[in-house]
Amino acid sequence: MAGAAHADNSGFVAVKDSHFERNGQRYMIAGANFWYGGYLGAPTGVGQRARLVKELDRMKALGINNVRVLAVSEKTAMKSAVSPATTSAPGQYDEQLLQGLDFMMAELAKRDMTAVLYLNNFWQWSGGMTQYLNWFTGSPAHDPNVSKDYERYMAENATFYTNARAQAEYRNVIAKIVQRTNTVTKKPYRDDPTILSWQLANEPRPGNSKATPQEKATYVKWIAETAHYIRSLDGRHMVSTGSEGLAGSAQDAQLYLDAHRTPDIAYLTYHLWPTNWGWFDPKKPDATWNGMMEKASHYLNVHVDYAKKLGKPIVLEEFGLNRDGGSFDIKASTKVRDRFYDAVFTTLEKRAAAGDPVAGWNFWAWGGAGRAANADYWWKPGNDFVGDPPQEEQGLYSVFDSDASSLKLIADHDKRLKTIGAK
Ligand SMILES: O=C1NC[C@H](CO)[C@@H](O)[C@@H]1O
Repeated sequence: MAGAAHADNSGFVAVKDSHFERNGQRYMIAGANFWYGGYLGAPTGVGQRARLVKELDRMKALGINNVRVLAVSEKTAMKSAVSPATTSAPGQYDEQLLQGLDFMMAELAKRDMTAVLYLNNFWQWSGGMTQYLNWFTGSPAHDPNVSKDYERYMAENATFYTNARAQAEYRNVIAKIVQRTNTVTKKPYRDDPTILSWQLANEPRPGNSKATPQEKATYVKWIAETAHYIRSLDGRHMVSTGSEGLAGSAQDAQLYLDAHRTPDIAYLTYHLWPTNWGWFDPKKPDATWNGMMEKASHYLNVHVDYAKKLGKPIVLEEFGLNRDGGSFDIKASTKVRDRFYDAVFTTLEKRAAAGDPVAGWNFWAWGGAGRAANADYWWKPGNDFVGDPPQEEQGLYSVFDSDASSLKLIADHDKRLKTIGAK
């Protein structure tokens, strides 16, 4: 069975009775999104190894035991995307950046932390599927920050799943990463329990909000076949989708369930974005809080119910809210965000305490010592990396090392979650 439990002392995380288990103990994720962790680990160029070590020490001290990291990026002309990229062109890979991933994995292992590594991106901020389509169809890489047409962007991106040449290159990249030997530890990735799961992509969607039955069927097939391919290369690690849940499934519960039914997908993932989804207005917090929390509470709970239905664990692997007033300024307070985080953590703790298949959370996202460099808060090559990728203002959702109230909340709930998991 994919994701089946390992020998007690392997250190691998696996599924047992709809929960995670590691070395014979229940394993709960109290994690952070740290998309740029591999970039900081690079030996040259964008690498900032001293910062990476400091960030991991800070996270470890808070009890954070898992990071969710971008493992693969694609070189693109889009302004909203990070540069450089691990794939500079089909078949050409940046060994310096891949050594950055190696270094990060080695540092995580030293701290007994695990990583979820995503191998593609539905969004443009790392090149992603739109860049593959540019390479193999000649269509211009589509930056929705420029076109403002997300519906067209998502429908176009979904053609990635049926483009044979794009899929071939994507699988080449998957094979390259999954079969890689860490240049720092000399350990094959396949044998490294520091990896919690391989993840198909960040937020893969079946198409846009009007995804057709054919697009939905294609999406389910792509997930099953790609997960099976990864498991054929590496039968020891779990595989996950990177799905946002209903918001990334055209609000179609049957589709979300079907996408996670295959035995090669070990657990369910979901994300929670009240401002992005129009549930919350950071400039009108009092007027929009109650409605938002009603929707968020339902979203949090209904996905745990879906996981129960499939008998698999579920991880809330992204959630976030703006700084007060929607400010990007690191000096802005985070009272509303702290209230939201507290409500999210508490909801998941309640379900976990009831024995439901809650396997943990990753907040979005660790900004740590990074700082926005420009008055307009947009990222430019050479600037610090923060929790917000280049397609968003640098400070939008990041949790910085100076956000003391947020960090304390994370540490407190980290302990509570693990106490529940230890029972
Ligand atoms: O995966 C993601 N989900 C939401 C984040 C914040 O908007 C975004 O930065 C990222 O693309």
